[in-house]
Amino acid sequence: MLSSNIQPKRSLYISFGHDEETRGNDGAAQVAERLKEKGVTEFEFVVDEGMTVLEDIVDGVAGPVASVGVSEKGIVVLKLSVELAPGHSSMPPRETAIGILAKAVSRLEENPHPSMLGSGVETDMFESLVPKMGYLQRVIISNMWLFRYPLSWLLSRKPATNAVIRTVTAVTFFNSGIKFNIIPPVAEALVNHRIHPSQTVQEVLDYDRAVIADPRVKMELVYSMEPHPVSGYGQSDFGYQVMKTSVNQIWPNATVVPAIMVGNTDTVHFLNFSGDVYRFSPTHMFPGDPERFHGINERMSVRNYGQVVNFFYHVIRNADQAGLSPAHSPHSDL
Ligand SMILES: CCCCCCCC/C=C\CCCCCCCC(=O)N[C@@H](Cc1ccccc1)C(=O)O
Repeated sequence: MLSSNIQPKRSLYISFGHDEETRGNDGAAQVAERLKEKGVTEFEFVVDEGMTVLEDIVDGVAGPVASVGVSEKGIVVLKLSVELAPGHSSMPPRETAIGILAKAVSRLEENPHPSMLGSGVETDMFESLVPKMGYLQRVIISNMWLFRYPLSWLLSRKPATNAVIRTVTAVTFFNSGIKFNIIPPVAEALVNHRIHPSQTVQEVLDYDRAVIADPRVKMELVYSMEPHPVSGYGQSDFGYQVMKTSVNQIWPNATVVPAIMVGNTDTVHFLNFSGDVYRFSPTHMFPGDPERFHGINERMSVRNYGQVVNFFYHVIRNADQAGLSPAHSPHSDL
């Protein structure tokens, strides 16, 4: 843009946080504070990392699907602990702290939180995909009132689609034991829930308490955040239309759909600046890619890297308009 002497007419703020993976308190939170100090209180819309361009990941859907996060799941990090008197392993009690905690954790895994399909953004997401679906999928999605339960069952079978329809449960820590012949005095586990926008932190805690149903298991809330409000995703929502137009300038055959961001982002620090917050990473993902997040061989193709740069260029150009109909021309200056 510099070399083409393009100067945006509207103000554009670019924020680079360095600690998103640890909640952004020293990065995005400080940027938000600094903006307030400078008197910046409102943005037309905010864009951050988020959901991606998915291909062959949603069963029965042809072509790329650009899922734009218009809401974000909440989070609960829960510490479960059991304390029992230690002793000699030659005279063990009937249950140890490890056994009691293992049963609690296993109950949580065996009793997932209920499917929320039919109650929010995810329903609009699936309905927006209907034109790209085969006949059977069309019939099912168009009659959600009838097929809600079998569809939930089907979507629950894949971690990526399961994450969209319910509050999920991941046990991420389990610590106990001192020595091979000592009955452990304490066992601790961390449970990480991502809360569907139709639920609250309190509902998740109540559900867990009822499922564990064991007063020997202590529950402590380590960290929580409520799910984020839903941003506009209609024909007259400028930010969403900018995202949609920009996606289609890079992927002309992509279907752009509203989605729930299943992980968390720095947007929590910018929610007070705008009602329209979009979480989208223009990463083109294929089967096997969602599992690589925080996993093995997380990667992106060189071609896709270029598309990412081009996408943000288009977002900047398309957003630099007074109102709707944001597609700048010519189609691609890069
Ligand atoms: C039909 C739709 C299928 C859906 C497929 C899903 C495809 C996956 C696309 C995007 C998923 C993105 C998840 C990755 C999030 C990356 C950012 C991150 O890891 N953030 C941290 C933030 C955090 C939160 C709380 C404490 C510390 C850090 C996180 O979420 O853990």
